Parts: sequence; C-alpha cells; structure tokens
Amino acid sequence: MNKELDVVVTQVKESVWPVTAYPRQDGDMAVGGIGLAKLAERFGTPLHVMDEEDVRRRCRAFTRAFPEADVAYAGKAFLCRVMAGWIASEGLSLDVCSAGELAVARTAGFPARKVLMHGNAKTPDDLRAALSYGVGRIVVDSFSEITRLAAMAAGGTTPRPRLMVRVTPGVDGHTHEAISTGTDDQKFGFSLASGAAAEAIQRVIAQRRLELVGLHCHIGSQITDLDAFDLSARRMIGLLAAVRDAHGITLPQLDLGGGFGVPYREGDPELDPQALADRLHRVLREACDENRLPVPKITIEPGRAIAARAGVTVYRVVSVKHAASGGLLVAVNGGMSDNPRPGLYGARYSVRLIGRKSLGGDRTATVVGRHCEAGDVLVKDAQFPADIRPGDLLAIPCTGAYHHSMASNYNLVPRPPVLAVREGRARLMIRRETEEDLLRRDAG
Ligand SMILES: Cc1ncc(COP(=O)(O)O)c(C=O)c1O
Ligand SMILES: N[C@@H](CCCC[NH3+])C(=O)O
Repeated sequence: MNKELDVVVTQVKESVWPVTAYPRQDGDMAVGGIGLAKLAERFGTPLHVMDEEDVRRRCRAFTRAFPEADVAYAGKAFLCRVMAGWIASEGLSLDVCSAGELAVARTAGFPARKVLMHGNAKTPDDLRAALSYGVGRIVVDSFSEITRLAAMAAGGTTPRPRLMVRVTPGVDGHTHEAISTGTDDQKFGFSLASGAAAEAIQRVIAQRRLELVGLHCHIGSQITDLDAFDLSARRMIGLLAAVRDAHGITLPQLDLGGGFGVPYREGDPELDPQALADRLHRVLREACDENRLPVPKITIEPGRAIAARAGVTVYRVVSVKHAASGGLLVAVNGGMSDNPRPGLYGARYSVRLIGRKSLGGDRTATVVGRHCEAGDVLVKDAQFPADIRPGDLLAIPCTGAYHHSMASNYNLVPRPPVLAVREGRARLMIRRETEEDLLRRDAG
C-alpha cells in the first residue's frame, strides 16, 4: 500500500463509515472495493449501499463477545433475503415482528427454530404464519394474545408453541422518547411494577397447550448507557426468582432485547459488544447467585448495531440555494421518504461530497430533501466545498438500519434500491421501485 493511501485509510478509521470504506485520490469513496460514484452512475440515485464485510464483522463481534448466548438479529432494522442469508450463515437467530418479515425469513430458508416473533399487536395472520412456520419462540405482549394463541394451539396440528412473556421492567434507557420502551405507561410489554407481568406469566403457565420458556425485555433503542442494561438484567433475574417461588418453575431462558447504540457522527458514543458482554456476565452471575438461580440461557437482539454502519446512502444534488438569511441549502433527490429519522427523532448525520475533488474553501450548508415539508432536512450544519453544485454526489454514512425498512412513498416517490458490495463486486439486494410499481397498486 503506498504511503498516501495509507494516510487516507487511517482517516476513514472513523467509526461511522463501513469497515471497508476508504477515500480515493480522485475524491470518490470506495466501499466493498467499489467507488460509490461508479455505483451511482450504474444504478442511479438515491442509492443505498450495504457493505457485506461490515455486517459480517458486526455479527462476529457479537457472537465472539457472547459465545454462550443466542444472538438474534432484529430484522426490523433491515431485512431482505440476501441479508437473512448473511445472518443465517453467521450463525445468528432472527427476530421478526410481522408475517411480512417472517415471509422473507421463510423464503430465504431461515431455520424456523431460530426465528422469534415479536409485536405488541400481532394480528391473527401474524400468529398463524408464526405457528405454521413453527417459529422457535413467540414473545407474547398482551392478555388477548395469550388467549388467542391458546385457542389457535387447541385446534391445531402444530407443535405446542414456545412462548416468552415480554416484561416492561421500569428502566429508562435515556434515549429518544419515541424509541424508549423500558418504562411503564407505554404500549410494549407487561409492567413488572403493576403486577401485570406476574399475571401474564401465571396465565401462560395455566394454559397446557402453551409452553413458557422464558422472559423477555427490551428497554429501547440507540442506548449507550450500560447501567440501564445492568438494571434491567437484575430486575429480570428478580422476576425469574419470583416465578420460581410462586410456581416452582425455573424458566430456562432470558431475552434481554437489543437497543445497543451506534455513533452516527464522529465523536458520538458507542456501545462496545465486549464491554456490554463483560458487564452483563458479571451482573447476571451476581444476581443469580443472590437469588440461588442457575444463569439462564441469554438471548440478545441487536438490530442497529449490526446493520447501521454497513450502510451508506448516495444522493445527487438537484439545487443549491441561498436562504434569505444567507445560509446555503443543498437540495438532493431523496429525503424524508428514504430517511425519516431526522424528522422523527432529531437524528443527526454527517455527509461528504464524493465523485470529484473539491476545489477547497469549506462552507457550512444544510442538506434538504425533495419532499413537500419544510421539516424535510437530512443534515444540518454540514461542511462542503464552496463550489458545491447541482449534479454533485453526496454520501451519508450510517444508513444501514431503519432507513430502507422505514422508507415510504411520500409524494409518490419510488423507494431506492439496496445494493450489496463485497470485494469489488456489487449485487442488488432490493431493486429500485418504479412508477409502474406505484401505479399497479392504484385500483382506480
Ligand atoms: C423487541 C425488540 N428487539 C430488538 C430491537 C432492536 O433494537 P436495536 O435495533 O436498537 O438493536 C427492537 C427495536 O428497538 C425491539 O423492539
Ligand atoms: N426506528 C428507530 C428504532 C426503533 C427500534 C425498533 N423497536 C430508529 O430509527 O432509531
């Protein structure tokens, strides 16, 4: 490797770009051994690019840190058949939360026993799909779901469903309110504090056609506070001990959910899988000793921590405007339809000009989307060369999780494709939607 390249490679040891990313001397950024500008020419923009190596390394970081646990990728972050194949080949389980996600898993040949189904309002169709595929676990989230599942299992030819009860442990993960799920008084789970969790456990145990294998909690997403995971683990072990005392049953499994935070911009905090594992192992051992319980089989469910940093989105600049106050507005050919996160959670990103060398002279600008809302802002206070102009390509890193999976057709804009890159080769994971796709579903 020549010296100059060595220097630039060091620069992209930034944690927000995929592991294989490096800036090229022509101003482009390569991911998976291919220049993003080249991909944009070939596949059009906006374009989501996923670095396979990055996904695989993140999977391995978790399986290495948690060798005795079941690591289940949370498919809501990003799922398609190619992704399911990577996840299966890395030995992970898969968490799905709808019949649609399950259909992807099923048609990708994901082993049924390694699938868990979640959802606070699973429909009868979701449950039927889960039972007929024979998923390994269903995480129940309401009293009516317990009754419904018992009725379905009573008439069925399927094996006895294996259930976990989702518990709300009353723990604040200190994340955005919209993605905080561990505190009481929100829609997920059965409250530990109110006694609803104990009641749900009792009802599942009372149903002979249902098998209770353990308890589940998930305190929220984009969490970097280890103390929050520590507290919820302790509370869940306390509940396992209470179940033993009340029912004489030692439940073998405990699922501690996902929610492990990632940096979106340089300097953002990040949760290291090994640090998390070390802390959880210690806490679980202590809490189990105190309660005279064996350490249960642990499941964790990382979604974002596996998919986010593998993704980069490439946009083309459509217009450059000076706002009345003098600020520069750089408008691109995507926006809140492919990335609703700034609008929903105030998420902040970085952005980079790619595909040409800059003539220098940095200036601050705001990257805005193409949609009919003033709030359609992708990146605030971005640094660009002074000569930024229509036709330029911009790349936003850290878009592998909760981007394509949350994309919409607002303004009837077709959703971008997702491309997998590895060792100089690109393959389509999800094709670009077309106007024909949108018109085909219009029944008029
Ligand atoms: C039950 C459950 N498990 C796992 C996840 C994955 O979360 P994250 O992508 O933050 O790891 C979620 C989403 O927050 C979830 O609701
Ligand atoms: N959609 C959220 C995460 C929610 C996690 C799902 N329970 C985000 O983009 O940050």
